[in-house]
Amino acid sequence: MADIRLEGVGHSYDGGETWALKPMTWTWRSARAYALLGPSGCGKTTLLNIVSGLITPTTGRIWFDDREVTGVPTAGRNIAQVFQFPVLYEEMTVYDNLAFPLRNRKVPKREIDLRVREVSRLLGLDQVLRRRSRRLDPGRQQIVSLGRGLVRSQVAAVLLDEPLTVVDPALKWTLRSKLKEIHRDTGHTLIYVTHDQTEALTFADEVVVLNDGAIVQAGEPAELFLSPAHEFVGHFIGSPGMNVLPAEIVGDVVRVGREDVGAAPGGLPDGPVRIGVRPEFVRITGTRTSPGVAAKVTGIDRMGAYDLVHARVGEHDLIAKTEADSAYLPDAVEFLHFPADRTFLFRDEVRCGSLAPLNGRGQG
Ligand SMILES: Nc1ncnc2c1ncn2[C@@H]1O[C@H](COP(=O)(O)OP(=O)(O)OP(=O)(O)O)[C@@H](O)[C@H]1O
Repeated sequence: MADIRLEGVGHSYDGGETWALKPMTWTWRSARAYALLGPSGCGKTTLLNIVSGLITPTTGRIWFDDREVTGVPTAGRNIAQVFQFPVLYEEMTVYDNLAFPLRNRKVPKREIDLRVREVSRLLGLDQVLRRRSRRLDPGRQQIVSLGRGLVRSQVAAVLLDEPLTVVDPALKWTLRSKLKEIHRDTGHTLIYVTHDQTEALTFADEVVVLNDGAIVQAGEPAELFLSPAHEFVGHFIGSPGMNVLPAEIVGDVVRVGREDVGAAPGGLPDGPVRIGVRPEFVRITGTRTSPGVAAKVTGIDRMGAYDLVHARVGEHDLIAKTEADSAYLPDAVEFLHFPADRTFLFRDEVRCGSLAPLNGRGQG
């Protein structure tokens, strides 16, 4: 295990015209479980392949602890990698497939047997250990691939690129918790690539959000949800994502249209900002009980456990998540209030502050 440090690492596939990965400095800390989360094409696989050595970055240097590995090929990096689809020796048994990475490194036979049986037990493969891999369905084959990635205890990191894509949805939950268990057990550094927020949030100690070739925020799942540092994180994490509403700082207040919705934090110059507030924290009332804006209800999704109330403020649509079977009706005019501690201000998509309470006028 090692800290994996990227120093100004960036990659362009077209000689510098565009950057699939913009130059970044970032450290993957030893023994942590990371999810690398982002939409299709944002550069996740490129970043992972740079760590594994499949791609040499156009610029920057890579260090495993104090050893520079920038020019070192995959074989010299002591990395285990699991891809989206099974990579197995189909004629070998499941046992031999799991044992292969260890035999290859001349691990003693007894230790191989212990490790193979441990991983097999955790991944539920005991019943098929003697079966040839090609006789398994693709989902089960992928679990064997996962086992091959996890079987070595001494690796710098285990890299997993959307490893559960071909696995049955019901099994995914089980496998994610197994992965957590294996991680606790081995203390591997795991980097798990996914575009699925549920997968990322349930698996990782730390989620690294990548957008358009750049890391926009990294943190624990709750931190990304409660305190998005970038509008993209607000949209991409949460379901539905964060509401965004154009507003303006005028002196010491934040205004939406003509309404004061809160106080401006100190130090921000006057001018346009965007308010970001999650549907979970927007409060709706029939009368104005604290600083807020009038909104017209445009629709209600009754989701069973909760309602999603859609409302329009001027030209902008917002969603509030309320209790189930709420009494809101389409076309009614309600008031939306934005709690000061859960409402953020953004400029150029980056968070620049939080809404502050308007003294004496209540808030949220
Ligand atoms: N071999 C390649 N040659 C040229 N461009 C590439 C190559 N591989 C990736 N790209 C481009 O680089 C950008 C990042 O791709 P990458 O595969 O790293 O993203 P990703 O986040 O892993 O996407 P996905 O989730 O769809 O796999 C994309 O615009 C992609 O089209």
